[in-house]
Amino acid sequence: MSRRSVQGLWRVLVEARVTVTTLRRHGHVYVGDPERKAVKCGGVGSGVMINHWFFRKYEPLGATFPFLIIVAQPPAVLVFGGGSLVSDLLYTYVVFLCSLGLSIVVYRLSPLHPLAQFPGPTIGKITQLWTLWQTLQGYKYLYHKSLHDKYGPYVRIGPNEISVIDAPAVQKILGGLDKGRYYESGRHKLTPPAIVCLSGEAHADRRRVWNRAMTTASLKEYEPLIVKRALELVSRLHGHQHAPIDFVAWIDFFALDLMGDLAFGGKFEMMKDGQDSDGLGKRIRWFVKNVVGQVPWLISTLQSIPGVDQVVREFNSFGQNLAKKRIENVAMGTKDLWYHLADEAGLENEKPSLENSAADGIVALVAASDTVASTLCSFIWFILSHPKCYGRLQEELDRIIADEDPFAAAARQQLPYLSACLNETLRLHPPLPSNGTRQVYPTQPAQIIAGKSIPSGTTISTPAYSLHRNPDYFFPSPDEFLPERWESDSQFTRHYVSAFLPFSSGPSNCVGQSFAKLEMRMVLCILFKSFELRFAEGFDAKAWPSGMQDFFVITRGPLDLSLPEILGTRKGIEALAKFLQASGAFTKSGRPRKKAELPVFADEPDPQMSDDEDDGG
Ligand code: HEM
Repeated sequence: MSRRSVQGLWRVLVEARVTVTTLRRHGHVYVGDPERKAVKCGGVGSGVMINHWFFRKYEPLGATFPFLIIVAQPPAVLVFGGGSLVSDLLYTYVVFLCSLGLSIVVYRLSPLHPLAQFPGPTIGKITQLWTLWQTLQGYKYLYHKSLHDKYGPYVRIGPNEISVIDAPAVQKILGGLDKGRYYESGRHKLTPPAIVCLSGEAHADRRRVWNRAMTTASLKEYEPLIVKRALELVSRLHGHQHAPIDFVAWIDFFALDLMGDLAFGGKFEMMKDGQDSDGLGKRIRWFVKNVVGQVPWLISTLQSIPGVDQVVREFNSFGQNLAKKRIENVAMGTKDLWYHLADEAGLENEKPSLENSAADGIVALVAASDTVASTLCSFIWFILSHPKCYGRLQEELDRIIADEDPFAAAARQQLPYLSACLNETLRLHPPLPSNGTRQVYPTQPAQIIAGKSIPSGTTISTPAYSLHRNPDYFFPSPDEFLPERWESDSQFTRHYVSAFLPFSSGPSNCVGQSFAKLEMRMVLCILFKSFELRFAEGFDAKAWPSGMQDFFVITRGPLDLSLPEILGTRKGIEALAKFLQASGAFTKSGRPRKKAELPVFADEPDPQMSDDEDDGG
């Protein structure tokens, strides 16, 4: 509400008070002390009851109107009840707010609350601000795991929010309910919504476009870009061979460079620069953090404060500028991700606007960079922490990818142990450990899910981190890295694949999962075929996971590695560098992109013929 409206409201109250006082003076209204008290008590009491009725159960859609209503009531009571405006105002506020707060707390803890059947911590039942606090700390995923360990598969984590890790119920929730209000929060009301903010039919329309971008044929078109960037990564790491490197930083550069190529025609050159010069990674992380999403009713109010929404606006116009450059610089019909998001093939009845496609391009940057980077870093950490697994993985890669192009092999060959290690990594370190929420709308009837009634107005979390470590589904040793549990002849007592949901499930699951798996396999194959990886000397590997923080997507601390050995032949690496020079991989943005082609290692000599003499013994 604007300043003028607040001033208007205040004037009405003052005028009303003057009128009541004048009438009293002329004997039209007689309000003696007892009556005055009665009017005030009655006003406060009925105000509390009315407000209680309104606020006890559901969160409001926005905070501004309820806030003003609450703020305006005590002065209104004083106007009609009499009393000194200044001396009584504070007192009336205290009585009014405390009574209202108390009545709501009592109701939320009482058996009358629709979620009373679900156990949970008292503070969580009382206020959503507790979840906000946990989110700000970055360890919400660990807190929720501890709650599930204590209370079981259904926990009430907020006044109107439950967390569920009962696999059949989770499948139904993700398969049948719409996205929770959390997702609305990343969007500014003046900008077009990206796919993540949409539900229902609008979501299905957008999802159709994304699905086209992720077919097997589309992924094949993206392979040359993955190859180009993965080779660049290897070449840059090769350049840093004599000093420890922060693998997290380099993988972040790789993932963002690649998504820049795919979504906006190659706009970032972080690997080339060896740094995130524009601070894009930081901005993305800030954007994704979105802790306000925990209290969605605050969002519209916050967005109406000038300057607060600046980051969201800036990010949107940043996306639109990238989109314009992509259109100017890249030939129409180049089948990258933008080609599909902008529906350049003209398959939709209504072509998406540039703003819409740009919003989805930004989502691609956000959704595809930290998730993939986080998984790759965790993979390397797990493998280096388990030397036996490293041995088995290297043996599989050397056996299956003996003379072949490692990228083609990664894309097409069965690599069962690599897949098992990747699954085990995603099980123990899912990049979205708390996952997005779902909701039963206040206007919907209660939903019966796995025999439990989930009342209207409930938000539901299905945290992958807790689900994946639930001993009912993964046993024995649910907290240990044991890739063997994914092998076909596994002897593990419990192994329920339906409880493995790193990419979520249902109509809003991860649309990019096939691409993510392809990209990760290709990068891992070339890394393990090129280097012997080790933790850098002095690096505290055991402490590394404790630096993982849950800001929707996991963030990680540095992962210092050294690359003591190049496993490929020296001539092979030189050939690779030559290929990179020629391929245009190091061109800075702005230059026309060359037609991407799968590289061939044709000029790599047979290692047995020439390697020894070249290495100089
Ligand atoms: C290891 C990598 C990845 C993981 C673990 C992951 C995980 C997820 C999860 C859990 C969701 C759903 C959240 C929910 O249910 O509320 C999701 C949604 C999404 N992901 Fe991914 N993701 C990954 C990589 C990617 C990549 C590479 C892309 C794009 C190229 C992508 C694009 C998307 C999009 C667009 C959505 C929203 C889908 C919708 O609303 O319909 N993701 N992702």
